[in-house]
Amino acid sequence: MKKVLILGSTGSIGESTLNIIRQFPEKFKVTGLVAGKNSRKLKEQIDEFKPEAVATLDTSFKPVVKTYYQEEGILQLIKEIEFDIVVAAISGAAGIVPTYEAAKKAKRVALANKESLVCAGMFIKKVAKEIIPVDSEHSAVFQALLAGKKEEVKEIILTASGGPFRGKKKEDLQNITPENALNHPNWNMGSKVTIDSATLMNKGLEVIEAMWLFDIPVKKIKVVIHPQSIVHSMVRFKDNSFIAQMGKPDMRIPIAYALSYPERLNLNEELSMDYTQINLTFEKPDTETFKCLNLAYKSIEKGYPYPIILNAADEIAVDSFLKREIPFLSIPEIVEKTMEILNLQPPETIEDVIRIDKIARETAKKLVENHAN
Ligand SMILES: NC(=O)C1=CN([C@@H]2O[C@H](COP(=O)(O)OP(=O)(O)OC[C@H]3O[C@@H](n4cnc5c(N)ncnc54)[C@H](OP(=O)(O)O)[C@@H]3O)[C@@H](O)[C@H]2O)C=CC1
Ligand SMILES: CC(=O)[C@@H](O)[C@H](O)COP(=O)(O)O
Ligand SMILES: [Mn+2]
Repeated sequence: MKKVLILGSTGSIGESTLNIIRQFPEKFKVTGLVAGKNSRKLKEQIDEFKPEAVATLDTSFKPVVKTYYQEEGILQLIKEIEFDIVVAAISGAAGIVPTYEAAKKAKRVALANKESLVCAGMFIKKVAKEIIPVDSEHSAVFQALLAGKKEEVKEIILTASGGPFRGKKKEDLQNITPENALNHPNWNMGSKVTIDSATLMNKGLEVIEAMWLFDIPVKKIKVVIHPQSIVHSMVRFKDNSFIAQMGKPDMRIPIAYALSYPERLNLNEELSMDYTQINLTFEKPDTETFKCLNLAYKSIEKGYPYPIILNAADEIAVDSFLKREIPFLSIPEIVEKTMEILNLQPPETIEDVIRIDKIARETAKKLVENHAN
């Protein structure tokens, strides 16, 4: 029986994780849940999964089990409860420190929060005993890599759906609303990652995430648009064999694998696909229209702390777009300008990461304000 702590239990990944755990009560026991502000959902989860303790950002939440409050409470809970696996699924940079602290204690980090590696890969990799990716592309690469040796890898090819605006040009994107951009063609996800899919920033962050997870230079990490999201990514080995992983676009499959690896769980047939009905297509990304992908490559070229700055500026820009303060096409502009303005030293500690993230947010916010006025 594995004890599981879920950071971000009330989100899309959190709920899919609980869906898997619900099916395998003999294998997994939830010992801790961490939520943001969705207290109604947290209460339902406590009633069903009966964790030892929970943490929440909602200070008005009435405790029904041991309850910790706010950011310090999340870290306190991580220190005090027992767990073997942490599912790191808080969205955004808010997940970095909880993931880092939980990684020190866990036997396994099932990692969804890509920002943790993008911003603090050098620190998290030092403390984590084992990181198994949850992100669908990285789960695919992880599985494909089992088919060869690391020295035999020629390239990693991450697939991207292309988002809701695939095939559109800049002139078509002038009046995009948050509702348009939140309409992902294949996946049901939280709003931040969904907007990032529409700008291709999600794939940019995933390139950096892959660099840390698989210890491979970014120049060997490529991106291809695959609108069906059936091939979740592939690895090309030196004999030019491409090993890919396929599956229905449903996060329960990579989540189950991250929880149970090296075993596979017996999941319902509903998660299979009728492969006679599938056509797989691949095309080049349009990096002229969708500038965020190259900004992510550029951040790695410039070196740390630029990936931290990229991520922080993107969080501010996406949030501002969702609040209708800036247009869709200003997201890459804000990110690019923030990267141009700031000249900071690489982080030496996790505290430095948080400090750099904060400075980049302040800079990006000023750019948004100037933009709005
Ligand atoms: N959804 C997906 O299919 C995929 C997601 N990912 C990654 O996984 C992570 C989570 O994504 P997703 O589940 O879609 O996001 P959601 O927005 O659906 O959920 C985010 C979760 O984090 C909680 N949360 C947000 N801010 C804080 C905070 N400051 N402190 C504590 N908890 C907080 C939310 O709580 P509440 O709702 O209670 O406020 C919620 O439980 C992201 O990093 C994303 O990039 C990666 C691959 C696929
Ligand atoms: C499900 C998952 O892993 C997401 O990160 C997904 O990749 C988003 O889709 P895009 O390919 O459109 O970015
Ligand atoms: Mn992904």
